[in-house]
Order: sequence, then structure tokens, then C-alpha cells
Amino acid sequence: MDLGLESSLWVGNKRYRAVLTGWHFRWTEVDKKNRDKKTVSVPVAEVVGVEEGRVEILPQKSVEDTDKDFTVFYVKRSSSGGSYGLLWRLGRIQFSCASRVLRDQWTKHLRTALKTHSPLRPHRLLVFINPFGGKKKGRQIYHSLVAPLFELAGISSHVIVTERANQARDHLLKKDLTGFDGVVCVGGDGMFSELLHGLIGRTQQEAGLCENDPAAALQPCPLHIGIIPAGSTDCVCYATVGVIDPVTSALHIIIGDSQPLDVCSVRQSSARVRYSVSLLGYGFYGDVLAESEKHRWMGPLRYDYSGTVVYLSNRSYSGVVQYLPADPLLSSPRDKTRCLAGCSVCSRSTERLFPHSSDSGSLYSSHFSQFSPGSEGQWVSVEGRFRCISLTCMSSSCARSPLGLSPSAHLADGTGDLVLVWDTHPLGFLKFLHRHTSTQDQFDLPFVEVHRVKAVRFSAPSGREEQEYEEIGGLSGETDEGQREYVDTVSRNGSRQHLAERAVTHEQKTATPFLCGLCCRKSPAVSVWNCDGEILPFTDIVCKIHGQLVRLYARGIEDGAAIRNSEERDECQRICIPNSFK
Ligand SMILES: Nc1ncnc2c1ncn2[C@@H]1O[C@H](COP(=O)(O)OP(=O)(O)OP(=O)(O)O)[C@@H](O)[C@H]1O
Ligand SMILES: CCCCCCCCCCCCC/C=C/[C@@H](O)[C@H](CO)NC(=O)CCCCC
Ligand SMILES: [Ca+2]
Repeated sequence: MDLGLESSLWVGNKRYRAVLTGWHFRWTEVDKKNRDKKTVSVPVAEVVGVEEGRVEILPQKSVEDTDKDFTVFYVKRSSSGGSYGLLWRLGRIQFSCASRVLRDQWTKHLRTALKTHSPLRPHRLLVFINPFGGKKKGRQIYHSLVAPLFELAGISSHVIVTERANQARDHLLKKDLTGFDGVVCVGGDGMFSELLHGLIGRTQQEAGLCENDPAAALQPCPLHIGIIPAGSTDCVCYATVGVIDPVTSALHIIIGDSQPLDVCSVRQSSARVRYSVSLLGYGFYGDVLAESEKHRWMGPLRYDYSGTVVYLSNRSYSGVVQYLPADPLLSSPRDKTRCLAGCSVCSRSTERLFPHSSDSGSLYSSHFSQFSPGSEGQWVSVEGRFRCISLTCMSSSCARSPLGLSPSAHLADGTGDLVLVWDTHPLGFLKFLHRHTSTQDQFDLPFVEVHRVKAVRFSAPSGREEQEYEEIGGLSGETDEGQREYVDTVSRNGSRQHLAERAVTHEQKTATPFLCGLCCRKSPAVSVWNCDGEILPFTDIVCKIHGQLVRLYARGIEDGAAIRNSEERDECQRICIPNSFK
């Protein structure tokens, strides 16, 4: 069927020339002298629904069944104020036609175009609501803001309000999922993590693979994940959509946007594998999480409180970090670029990670072969004392840190960014933390390193080594002028090479007198790992990045400035973002 259609349509007493081409639906106001005025152009993929008659859904649904009218609902962008991404709202326009026949032609053509251009739109979704996440508004958010939109788009959803932690994960691991196109969580990063673990585990079970086997080539998950943000940090939502807004996220789900996401597997020899996408953090971020768990009753504020307590406790931890660098010719964590919707680095990675698949459909049948140490260089080993060690598969931007832990990290390039913050004086570390809240470069500090990696190993020192550190005057020891703060060794091809030695006096460390009292308390020898908001029950770990292991109903952060400029230039309200992942 030819999808194109063109005719005059009316909105009130204004006449429009409406055109449906393959990819766009446009309407241009025409004045009395037949001159074109403003055009609105909507990509067909962003049409939410088409209804006969004059239909409204807010504040509640009403249908006036007039036989020459039809209503089009579509995605309309607006600036988000503070955040980098754009807010999406439901746009609505009610057209009148010259005849009922023409009206039926328009609704039929638009619906057919929708089916043709949005193959990933979900029809049936499994929705998990955490009633206790964030400010405990999950149920309200879903029923008042999201469910009416799903209904309008003809999506049927099976909703489960969770009664315990890990219910969603267990459901995905064990129950029948036939007929569902995607899974949605209404909650925060912890709920997303449940879906992540459930879906990855289920996919490996069905592929006959053992996910705990470090040699297993994990299979990408066929079901998409949608996130309706209702948590405390909502980092995964923020970093993949650019705003924390349930309506925006619901619209991305409805139109079947598809954003692949890298996942880091975290293993300890005998323990069950865990997965992380946003923050695998040891030292500061591990301690903040452990402290914050004692204050869950504070809600989202628990992280601010715990962050302050942990910062003042002035801890650092020793350990050995080994990492396998990614190919430096492809990208760098300090190249000042940002991964935005349609990112070319991620698109090229899709070709590299799935060389034999020409479209996303066959992507799921291709086998993974991305972890090939030979092509990415050799393991590097560093040893010393760290304020924190963080590994993130994406920028991990959130409201606290709008550019994130690693602003130039990519969502779907098959790599993670490893940030090593060596022990330093408290004001230096405060400067590092504070830079996360602005556009200042947090990596441009002498005690900070960032590496783009494919895999990481960490081991904490044995009890004896730690004791030796204390004896030479570590953080808890007495003043030692010229004390060696850390020893940075690099092991290449087996030979250990001394790289740097930085002298920091006790006075420098305790430049602020009140901090001296706190820092001179004995530090615990080991911290804990924060794995996307969950404390890991082990310290020594082996991590590997699995490129594009899952897919979200998202498209990455839209460049608001570019869209606004193009609107001004074209007098178009909207442009189509190329989504190379579709
Ligand atoms: N019914 C429930 N009762 C208790 N805990 C639950 C329930 N449902 C889910 N959970 C657990 O609650 C934890 C926290 O939930 P969630 O991530 O939604 O909110 P949050 O911690 O406030 O936000 P964020 O993770 O963004 O910081 C999750 O790890 C999840 O396993
Ligand atoms: C002087 C100002 C200091 C400001 C410090 C700003 C640093 C902010 C960086 C935030 C990075 C968040 C990364 C995402 C982590 C999530 O997977 C996890 C679960 O939701 N959240 C936390 O661990 C919660 C982590 C909270 C850390 C404070
Ligand atoms: Ca990545």
C-alpha cells in the first residue's frame, strides 16, 4: 500500500495542507491568499496514536464521535529547564476533513505508516512497581501519568506491585514471559537492577548457558527494558534519557525506542555473578552506600547525609587494580565528547560487536565475541592507596552530577571507564567530588586517572600488607614528613615498573584542623563494593564489560541545543533524530 497522502484539513476555521510521506506527517497552515505559514512536522515514528472523532485524554478521557474528525497524538518536545535532555509531552491536534471517506483514509494511512515505521512498539508489557522506592510514589506515578498513555497507545500491561525485594528478578527468572514485548520497572536503580539480573539470567538459561561461568559468552536479551523513574538516584534513566520524567519515559516506551546498553559482569570465584551498568565503586562510593543503608528512612536525602559522614571520615584503602585497556584509537574518556542520541561511536561499535548482523532483528541470533584481550593490548597493574575506585559503563549522570562520573563515556561502545582516585588530602578529594556538580573536569587533577577499559580485576591487600602500611605511618599513623602517599607500579609483560611517588605531608593532608581529628582515627582495612546501589558480599573481583547486552526503551540524550537551532532555521517545530540503533 502507498503510504503517502495529501489533502486540505481544518483545525477550527484555519485551513492546513496536510502531507503524509513515508517518514513524516506534516501540516502547514495556508492563509486566505494560499500562502504557506508555519509548518509542523512529526516523524511518523513519533506519532503516539490516531483516533476517530475529537478525543482528549487529560484530565480524563473523553470522545466526541464526530464522523469527519480525527485526532492525532504525538511526541512534542519542550526544554527541561535544568537537565541536559529534553522533556517529552503528549501533543494533540484535532483535524476536520471534507468528508467521512477522507477521514477514514487519513486514519487508515496513518495507522499503517505507524506499523511500518515503528516495528519495535510494544503491544504487551510486564510492569513491576516498587511501592517503596524513592519518595514512595511509584503506584501514583504509574496510575496517574503512565497508564493513561499506555491505554491511548493500545498497549496492554500486566502490573505487579512488588511485596518484597527481588520479587521482580525472581519472576523474570522463573515465570512464563510468553507474549510480552518488554518489561518495565517503576522505581529506581535498584528496581532496574532486579530487571537486569532477571532478564540476563533468563536469557542465558534459555540459551543453555551458565552465567556463572566466566568463559560464557553472554547472549543479549531479547526483551526491552523500560524505566519509569520513581527512585532516589534514577541514574540509569537520567543517563539514557537525559531527564527524570515519567511522561517522557512512558513516551519512549510507547514509540518503541531502542537503546543498547553495555553491562559489566562482576565475579568472585565461587559467588553468583552480578551485573552493573552505572557504578561499580569501592572506597568512597562503597562506604556511602553502606552508611546510607542505615538511614533508608531519610529517602533520597540519605545519600547526601551519608556522603557528608563518609567524606568527613577521610578514608582511603589499599589494593591492586588491574585493567585491560580498550583500543585507544576508537575513543578516549578525556576526548570531551558526549554520547548523545544517534552516537557514532556506539553505532560503529554495533558493527564491531555484531559483525554479521545487518539489522537489529538478527542481532539477537549473533554470538558474542567482543572480549578478545589480544586486540586491546595487555593488562596493566597499579597498586597503592585509593580514595575511590569506580567503574562505569556509561556517563552515570544524575541530578547530583549532571555530566556524571565519566562525562565522555558511551552507553553502547562495549567499554567501561575506570576512575582511580589516589589517596590525597581532604580538600583535594573535596575538589574532585565538587567538580562532579559542575562542568569542571574532575579528571584534571594530579591524583586522578581515568582509563577506558574492557575488563578490571581488584584485590585488597592481605592483613599483613595493611599492617605494614600502618607501621610506616598511613592515614591512621603519626606524622611522617615526606611520607610516601602511594606507590604506583605498572606491570607490563610481567615486569613491575616504578612509575610515580608522591610525597604528601601530614600537614597537607590535614590542612583543615577539624578534619585532622577525624582523619587520625583508624581506617578500616577494606571497603565494600557498591554495585549499582547494592553492596557486594565480596572484595576481590573480576569484571568484564559485555557490549550491548541489554536494550532499553530509550534513545540516549537528545542534544537540546541542536534541536532548538534546527527548529529556528527550518521553522519546524520538530526534527527527526537519526536513531542508528533502530
Ligand atoms: N516491595 C518491596 N519491599 C521492599 N523492597 C523492595 C520492594 N520492591 C523492591 N524492593 C527493593 O527496593 C530497593 C530500592 O528500590 P528502588 O531502586 O526502586 O528505589 P531507591 O533505592 O529509592 O532508588 P535508587 O535505586 O535510584 O537510589 C531495590 O533494590 C529493590 O530490590
Ligand atoms: C561537595 C559536593 C559533593 C557532591 C558529590 C557528587 C558526586 C555524585 C556522583 C554520583 C554518581 C552516581 C552514580 C550512580 C550510582 C547508582 O548506581 C547508585 C544506585 O542508585 N546510587 C548510589 O550509589 C548513590 C551514590 C551517591 C553518592 C553521593
Ligand atoms: Ca560503555
